[in-house]
Amino acid sequence: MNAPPVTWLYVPGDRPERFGKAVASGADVVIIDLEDAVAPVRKDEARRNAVAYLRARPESLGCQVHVRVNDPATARGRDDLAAVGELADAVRLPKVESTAVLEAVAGAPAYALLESAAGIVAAHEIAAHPTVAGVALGEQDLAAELSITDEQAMNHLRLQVVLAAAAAGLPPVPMSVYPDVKDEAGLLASCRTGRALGLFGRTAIHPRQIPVIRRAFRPGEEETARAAEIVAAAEEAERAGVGAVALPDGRFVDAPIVARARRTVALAHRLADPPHHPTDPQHHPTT
Ligand SMILES: CC(C)(COP(=O)(O)OP(=O)(O)OC[C@H]1O[C@@H](n2cnc3c(N)ncnc32)[C@H](O)[C@@H]1OP(=O)(O)O)[C@@H](O)C(=O)NCCC(=O)NCCSC(=O)C[C@H](O)C(=O)O
Ligand SMILES: [Mg+2]
Repeated sequence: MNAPPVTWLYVPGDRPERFGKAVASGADVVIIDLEDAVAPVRKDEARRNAVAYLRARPESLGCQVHVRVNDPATARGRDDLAAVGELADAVRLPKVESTAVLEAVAGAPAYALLESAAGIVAAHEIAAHPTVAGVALGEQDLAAELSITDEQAMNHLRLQVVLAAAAAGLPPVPMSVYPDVKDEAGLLASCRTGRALGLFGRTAIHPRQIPVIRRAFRPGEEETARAAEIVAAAEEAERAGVGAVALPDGRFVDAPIVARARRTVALAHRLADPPHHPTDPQHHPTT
């Protein structure tokens, strides 16, 4: 399996001069938004921008490009899907509340956004649908609908989606956006909370959030050293043909702990370097 993305960056579909900047941010996935970031009067133009960008993008862009379409239960959403479904690396479906809306989705892999009480309640069913390649929360919509003002309350909803994704064999769930683009400390703390809940990676709305998210999800030095120790002990035991693994301090570790340690070491290596900044021919810094 390919390593799951750590950083996802939204860019409004009606700001095509920002698409190249989004790619150059080093995000693993750039999401061109046709939904809530775009005013109704600019939605046709945003769709045209997305199509033009996707048609002209080079093969070696260095990141995936997804498109968040409008609600696929509406004519606009269906037209979005028809326009970008075959061009984007994946589509994101907003406000999914049941599997009914998924039946009509074909083409690119689909990520379902669970952003309402109904969506959270149906999370297991939605995550298990064959069309769905991943699920994520839309915490701004959820907080508005449920009048949630407290992160601990949101954590209950986050855990339900983490469970639904894992039970359906989907990739780990990335965190929803952190709306205050200037609050780096708050973003970092919130990412660490999410990481402890089993969420992995985060969706950003501004390029400056990308390095903060990478830092938050990078295993710490002590954690990495401990994981490397477990991996080394497991490899030593394998060479010696011994099943049980004991660490130098006498603690035994079993297969899931070794597997997790391997993931930690791989992630520490992956996030050690600064993000890749591809040169996008459609990026015109002066525009
Ligand atoms: C949040 C913003 C509106 C802020 O815009 P602005 O004030 O213009 O930003 P800056 O002046 O700080 O910009 C500095 C430079 O960075 C570039 N920039 C900014 N944002 C982006 C971006 N998203 N992608 C690419 N490049 C970006 C600017 O062009 C400046 O560049 P330069 O001129 O060269 O210095 C804005 O950041 C923004 O629009 N963000 C995305 C908003 C969005 O897409 N929202 C939808 C997703 S949110 C969501 O999904 C919620 C969910 O549904 C839920 O319910 O939870
Ligand atoms: Mg939303």
